[in-house]
Amino acid sequence: MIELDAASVALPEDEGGRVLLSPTSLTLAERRVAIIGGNGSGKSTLARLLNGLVTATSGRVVVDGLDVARKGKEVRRRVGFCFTDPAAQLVMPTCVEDVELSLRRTVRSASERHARAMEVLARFGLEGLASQSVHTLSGGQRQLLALAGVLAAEPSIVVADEPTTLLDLANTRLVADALFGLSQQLVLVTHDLTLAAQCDRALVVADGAVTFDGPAPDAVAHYTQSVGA
Ligand SMILES: Nc1ncnc2c1ncn2[C@@H]1O[C@H](COP(=O)(O)OP(=O)(O)OP(=O)(O)O)[C@@H](O)[C@H]1O
Repeated sequence: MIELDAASVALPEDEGGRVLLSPTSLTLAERRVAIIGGNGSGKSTLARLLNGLVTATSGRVVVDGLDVARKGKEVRRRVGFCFTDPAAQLVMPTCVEDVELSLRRTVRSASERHARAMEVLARFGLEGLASQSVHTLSGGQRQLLALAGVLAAEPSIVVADEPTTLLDLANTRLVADALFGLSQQLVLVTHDLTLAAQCDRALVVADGAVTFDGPAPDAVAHYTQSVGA
């Protein structure tokens, strides 16, 4: 459960003070929530607020009852964040080592870490690639591996910021199926309106504000009309 209470984001005064997200209040309890809108509208800013990658300038963000500003560490443990470019999170030489890295805080024993990492890789059909270099993976495999790393830490919420933007159709389907198959709550920032329409709820962001909030097909229609498409 995610709650925003008049949460806003603005640049510091010495950087111009521009408002990136106007005060926003909402409660997200649906299993799959999409965030859609034009380039530079504020979608990532809103998504990054949810795990403290961006700090609210005013108001509050509360995740599973935890105030993000005060309990950042605990919140980040609960909210897994998947970046558009998996290169931002894949840092180890091989696939299995990368997933093991995500487990380093929670699982002490190296052999148990390895076993758990292999289990997570198997969930995504990546077990055959365990000892392969992350640099030799396809874009879709890399995105799946990044997601596997996020899920290894057993978050209760997954925030994915344009996870299919760099992918072709087949890999988009692969990653979308993995995301939509999650048991956790999913917050999906996307330009893929077909994916967005499959969510339980969608927010449209424009000029740093949520301009529509409702059933995903209605949000997609609202956004499409607003850009005159
Ligand atoms: N740290 C920052 N410093 C200055 N400007 C920023 C910062 N972070 C975001 N912005 C600006 O805030 C606006 C919203 O950015 P944001 O990344 O949230 O947009 P977005 O909707 O996710 O865009 P896109 O679809 O292009 O990824 C943009 O104009 C961006 O340049």
